[in-house]
Amino acid sequence: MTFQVYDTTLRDGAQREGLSYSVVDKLAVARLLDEFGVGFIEGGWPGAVPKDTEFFRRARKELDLRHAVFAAFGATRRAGVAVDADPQVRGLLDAETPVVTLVAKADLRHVERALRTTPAENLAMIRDTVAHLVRHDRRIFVDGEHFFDGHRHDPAYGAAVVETALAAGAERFVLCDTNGGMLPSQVTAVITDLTARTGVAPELLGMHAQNDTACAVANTIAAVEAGVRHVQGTANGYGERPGNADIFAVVGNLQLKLGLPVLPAGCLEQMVRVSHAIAEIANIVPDTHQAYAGAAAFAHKAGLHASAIKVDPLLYNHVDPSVVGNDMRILVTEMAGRASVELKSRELGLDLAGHPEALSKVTGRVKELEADGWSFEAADASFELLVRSELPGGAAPRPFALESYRVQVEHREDGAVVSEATVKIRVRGERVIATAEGNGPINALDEALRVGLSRHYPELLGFELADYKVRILEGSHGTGAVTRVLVETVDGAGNDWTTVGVHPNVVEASWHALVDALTYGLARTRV
Ligand SMILES: CC(=O)SCCNC(=O)CCNC(=O)[C@H](O)C(C)(C)COP(=O)(O)OP(=O)(O)OC[C@H]1O[C@@H](n2cnc3c(N)ncnc32)[C@H](O)[C@@H]1OP(=O)(O)O
Ligand SMILES: CC(=O)C(=O)O
Repeated sequence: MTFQVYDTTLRDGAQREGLSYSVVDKLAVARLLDEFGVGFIEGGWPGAVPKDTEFFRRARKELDLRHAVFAAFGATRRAGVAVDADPQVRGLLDAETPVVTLVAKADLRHVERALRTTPAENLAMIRDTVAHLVRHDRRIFVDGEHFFDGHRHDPAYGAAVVETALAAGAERFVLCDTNGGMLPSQVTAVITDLTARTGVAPELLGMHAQNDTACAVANTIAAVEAGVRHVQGTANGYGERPGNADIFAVVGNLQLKLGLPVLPAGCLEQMVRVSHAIAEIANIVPDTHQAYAGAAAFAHKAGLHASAIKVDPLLYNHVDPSVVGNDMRILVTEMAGRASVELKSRELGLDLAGHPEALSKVTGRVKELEADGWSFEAADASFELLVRSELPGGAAPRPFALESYRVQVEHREDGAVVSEATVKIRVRGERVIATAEGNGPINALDEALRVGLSRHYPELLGFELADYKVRILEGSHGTGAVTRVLVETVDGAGNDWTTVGVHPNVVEASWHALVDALTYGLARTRV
């Protein structure tokens, strides 16, 4: 039986606090999910949420999906209402999707206390709604809400719900851990009991796991190991409360660990791109540490890791990162050894393999500087300048020599605050004095330095300070607090680079980072 990957980013994912997609956002997310190769995209609840109604109307006309089909989500008919008279069910048909997913109560306590109806009427609601939609040529999935909690309370009733839905024509019955409280062993036990009790083939079942015990992905995998062949999840695990099973981790595990080819060929490597693009649309900063898709998912800081990775990257990676579109990165910090420095330098295009002395010196220098508060992890450009300074003939030429700089901040009578900086430098044998104003002391210093250098280095005019981060590092062991500054610079050609400076004085720390930024930028434009 075909394995089904069912995405609910646009319905359950949108139930995440703080997230609100526009219709245009939803269309863009649907395109991305299709590129990732999921089989089903649940677009929302038409009739209940106006935006979702509009989404299905536009998606029909505007989207030409290559892999997925759309599913409209909604509830079974209301208690005591004829199915063809229920406007909510009418709304599901009006969405004109090939698939409809119905949420149905599978826990007797919910039937009695939330629906306030009888066990028999709930079964009739499921039977009538499934049969009605099947008569209208829809493929039906039934999401059995609170199935696992209900099974503990009254397993026979949950089993009757499953049998009723399948007998009425549902294609799959999806077991939902709605409160997200299950553990993998409990999921396995419930599925084993359900299939033994009913004789229902596990291939007819699906799994929908919320992440309240941080086990949603594990619970989904456990369900597949118990025979289930339909999995639900959301991009990056977005969803109500702590979220849903992250579809990227679920699919990564199914394909790469269980050997189930659940996506079309060529789709798995779209994972990182699709994950980050959806985060961008959702306006949520991507989780750096997300399994498989995070920027740090294959980043190695420990020196011992790097020394083994030098022999074979798979000694410290659970899979080849490129299979999900990710990259391995080596981080150089106080935890680096010579192997880390060698691999990181290689990443930057510098070969230290034949220079053991330089390698030891850079490694030692990184450790000393990091102990003083420097951090090279996010400042590749400063690290590269450090490596070059130790390579024979490799030091990046310093574009100027400093005589002095001065910065002043003036609070005027009218309330205006103006910063002004003057730099005195020597550039190619010429003494230059330049002054500039800025909206703050660092901005003024940056401007003054550029003014002073621009005649000799006109390419500087294309550089821009894109980001400036300051962190005060608490003093320890009797030393004072120091300031760490990270500066991100961009040029007109789409390149960006980050440099670092550290000093007890924030202006001096910034100066170091600015000088590295200009030195690095000029060196690369002149290569
Ligand atoms: C587990 C999940 O995440 S399921 C997805 C949940 N998603 C949403 O709720 C988002 C969209 N929801 C909505 O826009 C609204 O809640 C609507 C339009 C569906 C319903 O709104 P209202 O008619 O105002 O009802 P309200 O939300 O207060 O209560 C839900 C009603 O549905 C009934 N209901 C709940 N589950 C089901 C079900 N599976 N089948 C049939 N009826 C159901 C409830 O008993 C309640 O009925 P009542 O109005 O007779 O008390
Ligand atoms: C259907 C669903 O979203 C749930 O039971 O969690």
